[in-house]
Amino acid sequence: MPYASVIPVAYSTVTETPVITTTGLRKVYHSRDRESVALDGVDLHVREGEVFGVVGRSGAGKSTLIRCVNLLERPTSGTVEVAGTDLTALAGRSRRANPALRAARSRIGMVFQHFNLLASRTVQDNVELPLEILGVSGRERSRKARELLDLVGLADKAKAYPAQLSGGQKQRVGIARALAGDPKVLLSDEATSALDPETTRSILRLLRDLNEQLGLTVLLITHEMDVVKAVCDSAALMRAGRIVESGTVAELLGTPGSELADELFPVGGEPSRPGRTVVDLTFHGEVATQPVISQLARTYNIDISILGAAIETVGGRQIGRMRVELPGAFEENVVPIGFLREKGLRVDVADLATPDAGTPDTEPPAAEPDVDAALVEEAAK
Ligand SMILES: Nc1ncnc2c1ncn2[C@@H]1O[C@H](COP(=O)(O)OP(=O)(O)OP(=O)(O)O)[C@@H](O)[C@H]1O
Repeated sequence: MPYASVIPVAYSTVTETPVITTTGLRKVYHSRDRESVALDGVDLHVREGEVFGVVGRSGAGKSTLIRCVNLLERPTSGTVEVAGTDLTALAGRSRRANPALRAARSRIGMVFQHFNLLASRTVQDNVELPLEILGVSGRERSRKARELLDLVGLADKAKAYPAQLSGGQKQRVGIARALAGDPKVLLSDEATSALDPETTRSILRLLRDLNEQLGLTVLLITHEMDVVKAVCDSAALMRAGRIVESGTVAELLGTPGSELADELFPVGGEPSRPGRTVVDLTFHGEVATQPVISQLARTYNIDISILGAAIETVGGRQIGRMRVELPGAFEENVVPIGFLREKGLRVDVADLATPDAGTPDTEPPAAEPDVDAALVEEAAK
């Protein structure tokens, strides 16, 4: 079951204030005989109060990016600003973190895929660790750690050791520890990748609750689209060290040709026979409640077949995708497609291989004709 369908959505207030900004971020790793460009000019903008997901294939640069945001990795060039502080300027040239950088970092929590708990310390002592490093007194550390364990639902495990906990419980301890410095920002590096689906759901729900209750901005990296669907307000797609798409989920869904939108809401269905036009429709907001397809059928007196459809809830709003088949070739459907676009739907003409259509596999697909130009021509007739 996808995570999105069971996580109640009540979203926190996202403001336009930038909380994480990277500009021209580059990271080049040098090994003996070769160099590897992990980040190749990343401009990332995360707004206050949002949950922002970065997705991409293995090796795309996601981990490097998130580790550069708190300067666990020093970028080769470019800047990182978090909550109004330029961390790259604070870092200077030294490889060791100076007190100013350490203080700024304490306001950035980090959660790891494999929890990174100290096996020899109790749960409470693990949560206290960052406070010890900050020089907080024993009594205050203990009070704060118990408060945080309560917040993540583990008050009764304070005296347990990590080995006595389940994976989900370990991650809750990791999250409590990440919150010890009262961060404004939480970075999550594949926090749910080592967990089963049910535990993943409970950890995602916890992250969402913390985002709402504490106004925490969350930057997470994941390879699972269901995670983005379940908790993210915005997302970016990385490829070969670059961000190739970025925006709010609603913006992405409204962007023709968006790869992220297609991966978030895949909709399938094969054409019934060659010589027909297959289009993918995305509708959200008010248009989702209007009978656009029946209006189209009546207005142009055409039969429309629905090949596939999916409705999901994102950010508390209904988003629908539908694959429909129109009779005739694309050129005959320019006006109906324009009608759908005028109604506020995102329309992507599906580029499907139709084996019987006589198109050799090697031939590049025909480009979609310029619909707007065709409509102008139609109007001028
Ligand atoms: N310490 C390192 N030394 C050399 N190359 C590195 C180092 N860390 C990462 N790289 C390289 O940088 C590129 C980006 O790696 P990164 O781990 O950031 O990708 P990723 O998207 O997080 O992948 P995954 O999902 O597999 O963790 C890869 O080509 C990787 O081999």
